[in-house]
Amino acid sequence: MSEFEFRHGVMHAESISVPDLAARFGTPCYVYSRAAIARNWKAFQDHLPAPHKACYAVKANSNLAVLQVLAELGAGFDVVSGGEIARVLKAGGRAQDIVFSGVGKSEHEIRYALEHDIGQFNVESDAELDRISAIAVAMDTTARVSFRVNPDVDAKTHPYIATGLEANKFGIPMQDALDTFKRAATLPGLEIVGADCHIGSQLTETQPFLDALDRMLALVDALEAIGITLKHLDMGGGLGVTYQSEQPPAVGDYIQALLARMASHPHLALYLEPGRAIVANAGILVTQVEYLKASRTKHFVMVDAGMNDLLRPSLYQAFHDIVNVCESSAPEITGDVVGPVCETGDFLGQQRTLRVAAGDLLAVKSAGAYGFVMSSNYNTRPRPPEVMVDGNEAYLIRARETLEDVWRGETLIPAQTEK
Ligand SMILES: Cc1ncc(COP(=O)(O)O)c(C=O)c1O
Ligand SMILES: N[C@@H](CCCC[NH3+])C(=O)O
Repeated sequence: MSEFEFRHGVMHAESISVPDLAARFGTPCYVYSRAAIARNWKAFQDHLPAPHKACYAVKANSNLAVLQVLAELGAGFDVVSGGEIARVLKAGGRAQDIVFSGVGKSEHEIRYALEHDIGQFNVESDAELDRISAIAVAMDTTARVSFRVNPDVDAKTHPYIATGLEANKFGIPMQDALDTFKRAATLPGLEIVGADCHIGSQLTETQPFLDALDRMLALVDALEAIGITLKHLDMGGGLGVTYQSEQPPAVGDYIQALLARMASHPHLALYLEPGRAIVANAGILVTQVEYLKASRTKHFVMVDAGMNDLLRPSLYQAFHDIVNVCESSAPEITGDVVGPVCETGDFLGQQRTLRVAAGDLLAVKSAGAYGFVMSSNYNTRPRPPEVMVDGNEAYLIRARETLEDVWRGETLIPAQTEK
């Protein structure tokens, strides 16, 4: 089922036609479906009854209204900065339901997290552990900690988004994990509550998750043998979605496979940190065709969205399906869909076959995850608005930036002539 469907030859977002949204909010524009976010979330929630828990990975899409929708559904949150903690709290999420991941937590961020008594820190190094312990003692409080262990498992995904190999910067090497836990048990200001890992993003097979889980369960057993009992095991995020022809496992099958493996450890709760699986297919980027252009060897469809708006195609050669939002009788062409940014790598799609004319509206699909959050002002392009559709209502949940927004904080220096 999709909330972005063609009816009478026109693409709709839930009950509203995409051309109507473009007329109201302009292009380029991100459009999200509340129903799709909720449905994707419930798929996780339904298979993770308490004490198991899903924590939405805020980095995938951190718009306040998106977080609000999830907070209202009782979500937990996985954050990677003090800024993301602040967003979750502002959107109505509960501090106790926050897990704080990330390799470079600053003193300021740790203090802020402790002031709000967040659920737990996912600690990524011995040095970070010492820092958290010292700050907790100074604040006369206790930090609940889990250790992110690097299980050295090949996630079989794009190298830029694989995180669970020894060569990656993330987590504590598996062979050092026992010593780190032992040391943590001797430090003041800490309560050890769990262990975690995250092996990569956009995984389309269950097996790497199971391989990682087996290694983590072996660690849990080794810890129990020395008297350290964990309450939960956080297996991170990473479940992939269909952008083109990928066939990731269904959410229920993936979770059941993990829980079946954990049946031997009934006291252990499973935590997951899905990001992409919640929001990717719940969003599109709407863009208008400015010009058609052809060289002797190639067609170009020049649109008003660029790599500054959606970086994934340029950065990872990621595929996003692109469709004309209205059925068109224009001649079919095969060419690259490119943006206005002065970079050869500024494309949204390559060698796409479309019926398209100047002025048409296109939808770049599956753009709800790692879309707006990775946008920038490169080429002094104001970032696009974000819109949430809910049935037949559409809410502007982030206004299009103005030029004043783009250069806020910049100042001129005294003119040469005034010196
Ligand atoms: C620690 C951690 N948790 C969760 C996620 C979310 O991953 P995904 O969006 O692939 O579910 C990430 C990003 O890869 C991450 O680094
Ligand atoms: N930004 C990446 C995912 C990174 C996940 C962060 N650990 C993407 O668009 O696919």
